[in-house]
Amino acid sequence: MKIAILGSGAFGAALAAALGREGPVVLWGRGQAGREIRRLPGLVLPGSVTVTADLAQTDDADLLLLSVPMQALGRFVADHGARLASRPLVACCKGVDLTTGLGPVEILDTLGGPAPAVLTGPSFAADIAIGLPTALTLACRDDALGAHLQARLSTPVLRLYRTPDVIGAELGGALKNVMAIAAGVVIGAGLGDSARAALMTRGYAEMLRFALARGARAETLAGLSGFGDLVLTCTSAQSRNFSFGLSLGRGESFDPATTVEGAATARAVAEIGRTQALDLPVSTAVAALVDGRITVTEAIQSLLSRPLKQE
Ligand SMILES: NC(=O)C1=CN([C@@H]2O[C@H](COP(=O)(O)OP(=O)(O)OC[C@H]3O[C@@H](n4cnc5c(N)ncnc54)[C@H](OP(=O)(O)O)[C@@H]3O)[C@@H](O)[C@H]2O)C=CC1
Ligand SMILES: O=C(CO)COP(=O)(O)O
Repeated sequence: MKIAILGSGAFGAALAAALGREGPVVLWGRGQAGREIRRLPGLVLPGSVTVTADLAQTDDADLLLLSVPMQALGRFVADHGARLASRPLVACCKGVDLTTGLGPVEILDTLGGPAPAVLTGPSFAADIAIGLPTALTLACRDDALGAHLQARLSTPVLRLYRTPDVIGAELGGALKNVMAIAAGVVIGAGLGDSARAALMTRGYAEMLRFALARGARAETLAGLSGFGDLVLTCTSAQSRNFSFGLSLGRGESFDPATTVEGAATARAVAEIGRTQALDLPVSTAVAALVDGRITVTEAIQSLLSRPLKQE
């Protein structure tokens, strides 16, 4: 019984560290040389974790976790689908695919294997890696498989809650990154903590509006994958999405090699909102800002000048 984790970035490696304390894990990464994890420097993986750049070494695993970034998932699945298809798959990425508008589970669904699951919620890789207590959402349409995965992936310090609401869990994780960018802009531009609280609250209303329109359950958004992760990423400079927003708000540059899932997701969500006539002011402003179509001042003005309305 071996778990394979595909993608040796910060999150994949952190999960390998956590799950490797419980049993054998193989961690695959493209171009991964040795056991040093470039995106999580200094991480010492347990001896039970095999680290490899050879995908064939994951063939004897009975469970696969995919932790490549969202915008890379479609291509990865297209290239390696035949190898993945027959085994249970758990998506560990957060976002909406820019080309197709699909979430990670919908992309994995195209393989036609067992019902894919998504693992999402408030958890910085660095915290999971050193064994700090963390609670996450495991969403799977097939509740029997979901219960099996929940038990398999929980550890004494990594506590998984289960839901069949895949779309709600996916969208909570995807949309909170967009709001984290916006919260970073608010703080970076010096608008203060009160403005951030307003942004988070109205951002949550927007997440709910979008997710309900796509068939999600409100209570899922109120859980770890939505509200929980919104709080974490809008209030911590450990978040790359929040830090990216901080840089935008301060007019500073940001390392383009850093994974900032909310940027592409804002574009994808704004486009879906435009075609489906959904009111998504924060996502639309973030998309325009990251594309350089508006300035920070214009983005702030676009939100403050909206007509007054009922809460
Ligand atoms: N970091 C965190 O705290 C958390 C992250 N997540 C989610 O996990 C997902 C992965 O993020 P994270 O691990 O942090 O990202 P990182 O930037 O740390 O690492 C991304 C990894 O994916 C690899 N990769 C990129 N493109 C491809 C590809 N086409 N094929 C194969 N591998 C590829 C990169 O390889 P290379 O270095 O060669 O580019 C790198 O190893 C994201 O969706 C993120 O939202 C979820 C919870 C917490
Ligand atoms: O998703 C995360 C925490 O739950 C990580 O957030 P960032 O991708 O913004 O670093």
